[in-house]
Amino acid sequence: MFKVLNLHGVTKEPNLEEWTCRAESSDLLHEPVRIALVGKYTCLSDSYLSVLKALLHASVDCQKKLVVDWIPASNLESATAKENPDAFKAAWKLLKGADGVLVPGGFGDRGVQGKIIAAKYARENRIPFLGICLGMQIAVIEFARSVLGVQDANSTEFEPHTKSPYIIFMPEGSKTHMGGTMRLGSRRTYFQTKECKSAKLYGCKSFIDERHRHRYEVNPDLVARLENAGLSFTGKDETGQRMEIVELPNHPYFIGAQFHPEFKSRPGKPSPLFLGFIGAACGQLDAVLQRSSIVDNGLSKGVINDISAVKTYRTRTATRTTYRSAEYVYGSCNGLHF
Ligand SMILES: NC(=O)CC[C@H](N)C(=O)O
Repeated sequence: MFKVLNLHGVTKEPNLEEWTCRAESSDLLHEPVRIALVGKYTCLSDSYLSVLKALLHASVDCQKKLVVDWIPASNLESATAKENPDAFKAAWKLLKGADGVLVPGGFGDRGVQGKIIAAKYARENRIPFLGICLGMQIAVIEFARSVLGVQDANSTEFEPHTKSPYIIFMPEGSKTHMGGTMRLGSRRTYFQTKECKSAKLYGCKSFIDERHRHRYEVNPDLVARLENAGLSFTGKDETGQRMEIVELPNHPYFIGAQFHPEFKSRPGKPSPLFLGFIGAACGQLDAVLQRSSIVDNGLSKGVINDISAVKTYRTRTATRTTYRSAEYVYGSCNGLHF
């Protein structure tokens, strides 16, 4: 191919050393980190492929062996306890054994109640939680129901005429013109404070660009109520009307994102929110947070090979050390900006 295109002058041998080291070291990982993935399409693992890969990138970075426990959300619901007690028991056993709970994106109302139960379990038991897109909306509904006491809090996606619309349809374009109402692609998120976990994980940047795929959003008119009760919207769009990141500051790790951080995760460049989640699930969150902010300080001073930016890979034959370059941590594919 290169010959045909006469590209010989610009090609060079690929440098696979970092890749090989990572592959070898990940083959040797044995200490598990167990993640409960509470979703609707759990028998179709390809539906969550990007989420699985993002979990893997972060687990390898934390030197843990990823174990994903698939939990069909509706099996956590009390109706299943009556109809299929074995499935109910199995689902709860997995949830209770998890180091972290992840509720991914999704559409439609099947399994929503089970996802709300999973978010409640993680919030009340201080288990690391990551909610993505629908998962973030679920976390907000759960908080409104349990903490604010608004029993009928809901999304207009599931109950169009709900009296307590905590999640509403917010098209960017016309409300009446059908078609193209999905908010898609790269959008900017501005951090509201640098003192939150998500901002620290992204290297204390003032804004990031991440990918979106949704129609519904947190109702901006109810944000103040949620915030007064302890939920913190730490990332918003440029208008301040669209909530992008939500956190529970007093929880070890409880974060929801309206965007899909998994889409920009890469081997060797894990998504910051996934890295924080896996770090929290295996007791390494402080180290991960420290690494993110120290690397940032080092870079802003022009220092790249600061000791904090060094990663050691254990391989079959030797212990090799690689240096995280600016590209490693700040490659634009991770949504990060100087
Ligand atoms: N990708 C998603 O999770 C979408 C969430 C929700 N169904 C919405 O459209 O807003």
